[in-house]
Amino acid sequence: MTQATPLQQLIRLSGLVKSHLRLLAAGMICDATKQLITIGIGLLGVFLIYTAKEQSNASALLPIGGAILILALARGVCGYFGPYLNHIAAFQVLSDLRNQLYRKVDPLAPAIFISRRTGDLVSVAINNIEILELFFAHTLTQIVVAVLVPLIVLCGLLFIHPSLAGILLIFLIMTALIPTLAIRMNEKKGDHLRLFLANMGSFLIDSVQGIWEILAFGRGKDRLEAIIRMVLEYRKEQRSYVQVNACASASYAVLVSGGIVIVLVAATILTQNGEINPFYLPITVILSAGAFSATREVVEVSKQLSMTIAGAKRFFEIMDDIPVVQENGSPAVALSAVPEIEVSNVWFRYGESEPYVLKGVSFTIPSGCTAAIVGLTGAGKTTLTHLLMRFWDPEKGSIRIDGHDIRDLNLNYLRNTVSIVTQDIFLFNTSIRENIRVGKASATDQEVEQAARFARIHEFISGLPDGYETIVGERGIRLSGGERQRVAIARAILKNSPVLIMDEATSNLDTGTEMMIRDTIRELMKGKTVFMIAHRLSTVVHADTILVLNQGEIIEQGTHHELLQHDGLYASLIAAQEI
Ligand SMILES: Nc1ncnc2c1ncn2[C@@H]1O[C@H](COP(=O)(O)OP(=O)(O)OP(=O)(O)O)[C@@H](O)[C@H]1O
Repeated sequence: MTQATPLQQLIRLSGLVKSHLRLLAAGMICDATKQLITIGIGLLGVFLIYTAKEQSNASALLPIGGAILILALARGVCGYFGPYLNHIAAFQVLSDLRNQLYRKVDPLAPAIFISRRTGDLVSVAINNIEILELFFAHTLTQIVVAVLVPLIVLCGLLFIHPSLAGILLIFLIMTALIPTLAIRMNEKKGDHLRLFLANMGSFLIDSVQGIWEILAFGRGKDRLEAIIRMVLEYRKEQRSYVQVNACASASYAVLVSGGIVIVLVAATILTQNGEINPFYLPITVILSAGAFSATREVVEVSKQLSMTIAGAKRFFEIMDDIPVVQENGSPAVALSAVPEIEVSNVWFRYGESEPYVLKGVSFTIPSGCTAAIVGLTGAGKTTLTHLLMRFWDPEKGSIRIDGHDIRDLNLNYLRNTVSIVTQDIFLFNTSIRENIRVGKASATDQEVEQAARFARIHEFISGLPDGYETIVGERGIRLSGGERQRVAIARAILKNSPVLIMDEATSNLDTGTEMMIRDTIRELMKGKTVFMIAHRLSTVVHADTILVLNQGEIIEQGTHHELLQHDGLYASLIAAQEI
């Protein structure tokens, strides 16, 4: 879809309003009626002047004056409802688009973040969708009005004299070219500006998220200068964009006044030649002005249309993105309460041009057993957990739970079957209670507190002035690493799923706390099939089987004692940690 022309993008955008057509049609009728009433008031004004000239009796003017007053009121009503209905419809479309986008990001994540920055996605969700308001509220129905009203006017002029209609038609066609030219001339610029804005947003988000590092390394001044440079460059880019827009405005002004004057001159000549009644002279002016007035909003908005198209393009790019993991699973498959996991000849890399991270990995974790995976940093341990959760799929080989290929399971069901406690848990900027409740949305307050007790964090939370209602701050800044990790453990306790992944689950705990919650973790692991990753090898010695992963390959496998006897990489890692 990235290759689509502006017209194709606009047609695709128009397709998004299907379920709001009634509102838009009502808005369009109000807008068109308002334009026609304006012309009607002008015509009645002409009639009023002629009547005043011909009749000495003022009461003859009253019905015309009354009609003008009623039309003026009706114009006000249409002037209210037109924009109101168009905006209501537009905002409904925008909220649909945001919902569609959020729904789409879910299956695209986390792979999407390899190619896109968070700021980029935020920019699409906020700025790029917001700018589409211009199209839905100010362009779509106005295009219809800009065609319909001039057509009616042309019929009126045709009735007065065909040549007047011909002249106006030429000017209207030239006016219609302005939006097309403005879009064409600004197309690349619009893309560029949208991208620039997204990059600037990403840079700002990066700067805010990395504020600790920026302060710690004294890079605040550099960052500020970079931001100022970006803002200046953006201003420069905007200037050339605005130049095209100014040309469009100027051309429109020339065409409108030129069109009206030439129609008037032609009408005057026709009057002098006796081909039309002089009564029609002011009417031709009112009709021509009315026709141009109906096109004004489209021409005005068209100056921004290239930005709108660029926004649409970026939105559609995400909507057309194909998730790396496809949902094929049937919800009918039911796994046992304590499933077996079988990883069979798994090959995986993060991209076609990337090296393999896992190379023919095979192992089985029998039902209710614990497999620990150890290895040097970057060996591919976390990647294995990603495959187990189906954040990615293996390129070759398979992962089976209870004999079912996980690609055949319903994604939600699979992810509900697996709990994960990771080394870098994400906490939402809400209360501790809600953060624990992430493990089970329907958990009662008692269940949340019970889980916190098991995770040895209840006492700490109760000691806080706001207890469980304490807001943890952005990314849980209010809590220490160890406290965050215990919240993660509480979540997993609450989720209580049959498969448990512990990825450095106790790495942030001091030895004292780790000892304290060791029993809890054992309790948590009981009756579950567990996959455990640990650098601190003291935590894996009791595992039923230990897998040693080296550069994506399993090079040793056995119990702690077996591996010590084998005297390979595991034994050397143990020796290194005992030093
Ligand atoms: N999203 C990603 N995109 C591209 N490469 C990635 C991605 N995630 C990890 N990698 C690469 O895959 C390799 C394995 O990473 P992984 O995180 O699985 O290792 P690990 O054994 O868990 O390391 P550690 O013990 O340091 O956590 C690394 O070389 C890493 O650079």
